Amino acid sequence: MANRIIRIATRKSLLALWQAHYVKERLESLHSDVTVELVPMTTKGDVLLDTPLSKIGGKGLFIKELEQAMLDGRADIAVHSMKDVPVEFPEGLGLTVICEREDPRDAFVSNHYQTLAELPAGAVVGTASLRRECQIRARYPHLEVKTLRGNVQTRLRKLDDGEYDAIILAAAGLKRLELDDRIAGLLSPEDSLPANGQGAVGIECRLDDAELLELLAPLNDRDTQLRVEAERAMNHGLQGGCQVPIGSYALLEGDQLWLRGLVGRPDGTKVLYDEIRGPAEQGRTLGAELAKRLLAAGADQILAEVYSS
Ligand SMILES: NCc1[nH]cc(CCC(=O)O)c1CC(=O)O
Repeated sequence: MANRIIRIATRKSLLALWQAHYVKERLESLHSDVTVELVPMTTKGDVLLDTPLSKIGGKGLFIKELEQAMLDGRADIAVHSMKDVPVEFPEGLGLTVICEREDPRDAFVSNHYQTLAELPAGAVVGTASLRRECQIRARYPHLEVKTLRGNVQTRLRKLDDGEYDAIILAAAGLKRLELDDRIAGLLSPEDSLPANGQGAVGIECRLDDAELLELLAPLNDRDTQLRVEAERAMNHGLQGGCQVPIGSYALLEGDQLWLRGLVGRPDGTKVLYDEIRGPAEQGRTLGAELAKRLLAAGADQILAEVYSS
C-alpha cells in the first residue's frame, strides 16, 4: 500500500503525548510507507481538573472527544493508558492492540520519606485513586489521605509545594516521562494491588478499517494482552466504575494465568481479596469467575453502599 497516513487523536498531557509518540515511532519504523501525524485535543476530563474524578462520571471523560474524532474521520486511532479505558466502546470502534506493558506497580514519591511505613501519624498522602486510598487506609489507618488531581507534573509540583508528605503515582507514567529519580520506592502488588491495565498502552480504532488493523497488529504484545484481558474481565464482572476501589492484577506462569483481585470500601474499613489460577487463554472466564467470587464474599454489599450514597 502506498504512503498511508495514520492520524492519532491524543490528549495534550505530556504522558498522553509520550504514548502517542511511542506508537508513532513504532509504526513508522515497522512500516516505511506509513506517516503518522498527531491530532492533539482537549477532553472534558482535562478541563474539569478540580472536581474529584469519582464525582464527574469517570473514565469516559478523557476519551469521548477522541472517539468522536475517529467516528468523524478526523483521526484514525487513539492511544490510551489501558487503565483509563472503559470496558465498552461506541459502535464501530474497538481496542484491537495492547502494547508491551511497562512496570505495573504504584510508586511511592516523597521528598522526605522512603516508604509508607516510615510516615508518622497524621502525615498526608496524596492520591486521586480510591483503589490506592482504600489500600493505604486499610494498612496505615494513622495516615491522612488527601485527594490529588492533575497530570503527573502538577501532582509532583503539589508534593514539592508541601501540600503532601508523600504521593502515590503509577511507576509507568514516571518512567515514561523520565522522572524515575522521583520514585522513592515501588509498592509491591501485596502492598498496593495495581489497577486493571496499569502500565499498558492500548490502541483504539475503527473496526472497519482492515488495512489499518493490519498495520497495527505487530504492535500487539500477546502476554500483556492476556493479562490485561483477564484484569478487565474481572472489573467488568464487578460492574464497578471508578467510584469503587478495585484492583486487579494478572501474571503469567508458563501457560497458566494467576489473577488477583481486590474490592474495598474507600475508607479501608473493609477490603476483600481473592485470587484464581487457570489456563492463560481463558483470562475472560477467570476474570468473570473471580468477580463472581468477590461479589459473593461481600463486594455486592460494597457496590450497593457506594452507589446508594
Ligand atoms: N489515571 C491517570 C493515569 N493514567 C495512566 C497513568 C500512567 C500509568 C499507566 O499507564 O498506567 C496515570 C497516572 C497515575 O496513575 O499515576
